Amino acid sequence: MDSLVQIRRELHQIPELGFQEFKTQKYLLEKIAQLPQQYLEVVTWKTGIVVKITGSNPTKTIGWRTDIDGLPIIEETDLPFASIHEENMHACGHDCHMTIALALVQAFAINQPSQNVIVYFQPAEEGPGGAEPMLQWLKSERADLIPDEIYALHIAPEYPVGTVATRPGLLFADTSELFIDLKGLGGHAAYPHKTRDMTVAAANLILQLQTIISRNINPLDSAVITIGKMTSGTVQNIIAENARLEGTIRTLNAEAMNDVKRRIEAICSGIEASFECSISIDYGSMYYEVNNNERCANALLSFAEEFEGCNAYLCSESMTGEDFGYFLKEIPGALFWAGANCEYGLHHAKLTPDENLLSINANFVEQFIRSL
Ligand SMILES: CC(=O)N[C@@H](CCC[C@H](N)C(=O)O)C(=O)O
Repeated sequence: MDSLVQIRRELHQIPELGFQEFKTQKYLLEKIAQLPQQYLEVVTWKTGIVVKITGSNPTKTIGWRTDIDGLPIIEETDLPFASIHEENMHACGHDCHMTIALALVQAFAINQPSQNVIVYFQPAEEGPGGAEPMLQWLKSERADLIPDEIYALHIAPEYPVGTVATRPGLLFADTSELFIDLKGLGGHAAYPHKTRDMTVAAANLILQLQTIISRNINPLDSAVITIGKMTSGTVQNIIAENARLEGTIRTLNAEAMNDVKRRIEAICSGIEASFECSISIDYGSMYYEVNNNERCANALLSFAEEFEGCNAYLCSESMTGEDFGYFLKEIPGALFWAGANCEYGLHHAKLTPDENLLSINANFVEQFIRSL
């Protein structure tokens, strides 16, 4: 196969949104087809791929999962290998994740592992969520492809390359998407009294939603409500009949999630009354928290402590979401943050992970899996 840097750059150029990863799947299948096939079984599911590598003397099956989708972000890196899909970008590092997963398939295809290894190329992590339906499919059609333990990584721009940061127990938040549609009465910009202006209603709603975090959630607990997108109206001199807010809710437990949703609904009812409009709420897709198995997370940390070029770091939990949580709900395992040493954070149009992370993490994960 080509060098990891080249693979990452080629994948970086073709980011696709969840369940539309057709070119990505084709690219990955072509790379896998170039490898020795003796120990491999390759299965596709929607735009995802599952590769089983049969071990030489297996007592268990180890899973490794990568996500494969990109984000609807217009890239601003000016890199020569920037996205050729103008509307999309690998701004969450899934190009790096896939490259490392391919490197693992290559390493195990050439040098057979003793345990069985299954590598999952999972679609739609950013949305609407591929892990849960992929697991449902595995359970109903291919239970033999469910591992005994499973691991994954996510790049972390804020840590130096070589950092392996994780923790036993809760690592990432419960998430719920949030879509709110407001309907009022449009009309002439000069006659506001004859209309129900949804731009003003939506602006008020956004401000009130933030009071849920500051006034309703216990200050010793954590929650986030982010409205990432707001649309309203049609043109500058027409009062907006419709507005739409698109966002996400993050909490560290299901009870707080229910509390936040209850308050969102109450505040929306208040906005309906005060702005004489109607509001509908859609919670979109929800992700179960990422809860690391204690033994598996500690095994990763201990292995990293001894591994040349890696630094183990016991990190705190964060409000990020990850549908890998659905795998961990059913199968013992752990996810770690892999340092990517980058000025810009995840979901930023200028994200440029340090490519040295590719070989270090591919090597670390390969040796870690061989040690199990
Ligand atoms: C690692 C990461 O950035 N994951 C996403 C997951 C998004 C889930 C869903 N679409 C939502 O927005 O709630 C994240 O934004 O944390």
